[in-house]
Amino acid sequence: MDEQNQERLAEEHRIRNVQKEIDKVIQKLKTNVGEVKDRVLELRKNFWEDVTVNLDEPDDVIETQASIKQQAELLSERERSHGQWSERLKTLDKLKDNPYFGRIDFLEDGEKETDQIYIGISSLMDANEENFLIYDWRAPISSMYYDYPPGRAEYETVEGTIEGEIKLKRQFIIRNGKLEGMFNTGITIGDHLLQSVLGQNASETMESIVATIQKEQNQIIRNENNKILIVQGVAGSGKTSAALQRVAYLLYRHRQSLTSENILLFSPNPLFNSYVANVLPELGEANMKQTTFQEYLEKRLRESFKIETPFEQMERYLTRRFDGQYEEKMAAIHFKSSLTFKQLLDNFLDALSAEGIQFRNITFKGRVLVSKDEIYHYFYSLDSHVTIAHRMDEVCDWILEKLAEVEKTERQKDWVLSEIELLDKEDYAQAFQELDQQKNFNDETFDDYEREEQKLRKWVVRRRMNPLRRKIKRLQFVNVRLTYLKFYQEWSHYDFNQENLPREWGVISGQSIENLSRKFLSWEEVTPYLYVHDHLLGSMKDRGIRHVFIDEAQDYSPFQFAYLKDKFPSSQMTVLGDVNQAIYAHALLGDTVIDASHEEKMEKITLMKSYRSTKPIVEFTRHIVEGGDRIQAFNRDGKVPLLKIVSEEGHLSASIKNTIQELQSRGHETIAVICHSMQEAEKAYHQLQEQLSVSLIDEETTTFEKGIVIVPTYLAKGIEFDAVILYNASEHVYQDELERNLFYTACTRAMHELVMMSAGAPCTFIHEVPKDKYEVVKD
Ligand SMILES: Nc1ncnc2c1ncn2[C@@H]1O[C@H](COP(=O)(O)OP(=O)(O)OP(=O)(O)O)[C@@H](O)[C@H]1O
Repeated sequence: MDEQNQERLAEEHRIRNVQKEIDKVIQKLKTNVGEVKDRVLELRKNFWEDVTVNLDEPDDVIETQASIKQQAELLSERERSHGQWSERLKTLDKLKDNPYFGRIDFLEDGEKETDQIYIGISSLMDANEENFLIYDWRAPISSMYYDYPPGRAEYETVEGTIEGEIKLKRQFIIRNGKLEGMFNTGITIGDHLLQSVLGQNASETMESIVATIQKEQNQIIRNENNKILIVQGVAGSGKTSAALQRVAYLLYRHRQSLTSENILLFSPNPLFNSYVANVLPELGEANMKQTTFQEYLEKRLRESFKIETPFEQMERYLTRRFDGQYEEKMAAIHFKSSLTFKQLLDNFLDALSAEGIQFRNITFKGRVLVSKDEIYHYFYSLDSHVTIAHRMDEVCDWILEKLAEVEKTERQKDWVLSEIELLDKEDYAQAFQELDQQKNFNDETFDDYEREEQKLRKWVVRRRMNPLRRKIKRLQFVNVRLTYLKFYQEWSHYDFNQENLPREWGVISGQSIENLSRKFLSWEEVTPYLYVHDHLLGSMKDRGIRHVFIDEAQDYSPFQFAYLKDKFPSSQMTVLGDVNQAIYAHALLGDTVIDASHEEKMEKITLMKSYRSTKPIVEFTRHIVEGGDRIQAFNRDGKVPLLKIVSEEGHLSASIKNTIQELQSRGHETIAVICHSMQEAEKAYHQLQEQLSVSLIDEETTTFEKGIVIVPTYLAKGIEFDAVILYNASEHVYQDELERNLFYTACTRAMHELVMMSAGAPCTFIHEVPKDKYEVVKD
């Protein structure tokens, strides 16, 4: 038997041994889980039996409370153990199927023996708890697997740097517990394995890349020291994948202090949310919190405003529906996204500190209790060095005091008696119960009747005033909308504010006034409005979130990013994006977050290698964007992109149908017909649905399945398909520079094949690509 075969047998033998060990641990855990489960059920059933309930005396009440608390803590501790062990069982099941994917043999300097380090999704120790049979991929020592080829290597530990030599680096493919392949690898982690992973069909959900993380991606995953980490990565370079692995890494490294509840991911659209939902559970971790920026903002304003969504804005831009005011609208979007505008609002807020905030009257039963003028004067009588938000709190207390006075006089009014007479049985019962608790009611006293009436009066007035009190506590006496309107109506028109305003300010402010007056917020207005809102009322900072991840960050304006930094002051940020995929209107003229520079502790990592698409696709797409010559392709072969030209639009659908059938015959399962806008997508859907089974992805779509989907580019962001058909890449559809990015984003969704349809002459972006990088057919 040759050496290679012997090695293989030895590895197979080890796998079987490790599986036996896993079985033992599973057995032990199952017994524990069973016992704890029984105990939990028992505790729940007998909860009250084990609690001493005695409410006779105040001391007894306290004792009872303590007893309940103790019992509840015991129960929740058992439930927690049960939960953790069940999770561990799931991970062990996965380990049994695929115990590890890599091995390094490491000889530490000064040591005599080489250690064999086997790396998998989770650690496992032998029965004596002495040696690691498997190291978690996130353990410090495992980092060498991703960072070094055989030869000198080092890794960081809390005690310092450990140096030594990697004698061997090996990769395994183990499926269903069987060793299917093993290779000793050199510089990068198995081109071989990566080839096979990337060559597979697209799946409906993203998968973990733990076995094939590349060195430059590992830098992102394990980056710990910076407040802000910015990743500029070309399409398909693994930004999202690295971000999710990073979440898993952080959860592991800081497991004593960090949970998935402390991590928040901003995703580009609802579909993306579900697309990435499997990665962390696959790695045995709970999913972080996820939201879209739109959802995050909308939540706070939904009740007061109708809000334009970013997709609506995008759609209006793409279909040129800006009511004949294209230039002005673009200027408005651009300006309101900028830090210059934020500075203007800061100046405006400074001015508001001295005068100008708008208030609302406090009314009760149609009568003004505290007028807006009174509030105004009280507010501006307070120390102007105190922040606006703090002064608002003082005003709130002052109004509540006034309300307490009013409440007393109100009790004697006739309406109260009428209302008492109308109280139903439940109200009475509730009132008496509350009165009783206050111990102000006594069977022996002869003036009970009078007392009863007084108490009921008090109760009725309080009940009627409670909603008002709640509104006051929520600072609703501040009229944020009217205050904000003042910015457009007056403040920005004063001479000294004119300097930084765009030429089109007259139209822009007019439009803003109209929108605000009808309680409508355009997308570019939402963040500035909330910014002012928060500064007037006190921003509710989210200190529970310790890591914020922003994917597709090029779509955030500098103002939006500044807003997020302000909201999450205790948080580190991982900001991932690609300037070439910036498709929102504000990016056309200005910087995106990705290329903006920041003063804070920040690191920027650039990824230039694209893993998603075949080499011929990358060699085509990189010619579309500026600086594309630096984009590297992973060496995976495939067909060159195809440009199919039909003579007129009416012929598109028949040609697309044939193309889809050809693609399917070549084994592609997930095929996307990517459209310029939703309007075009609806048209395409209408044409194709009669001939094929297709589904349309819109703003509301949260999941997709294998098959043919029709989707506008902006909803396909971050997602990939076996094959992509561009619905119409004609010069009439893709024209300006932002559409260049749209076009690039659409083409780079393709993993294995790209077909561009064009009704008539194709867009200039295709002409810019050398002719040998694609094939042309006339249909
Ligand atoms: N190290 C890796 N091992 C295996 N697959 C990888 C690796 N890096 C990236 N990929 C694969 O490449 C594809 C693209 O990755 P991902 O979506 O994370 O890229 P991205 O940079 O976020 O792309 P985009 O900006 O275009 O949306 C995915 O299928 C991912 O699984």
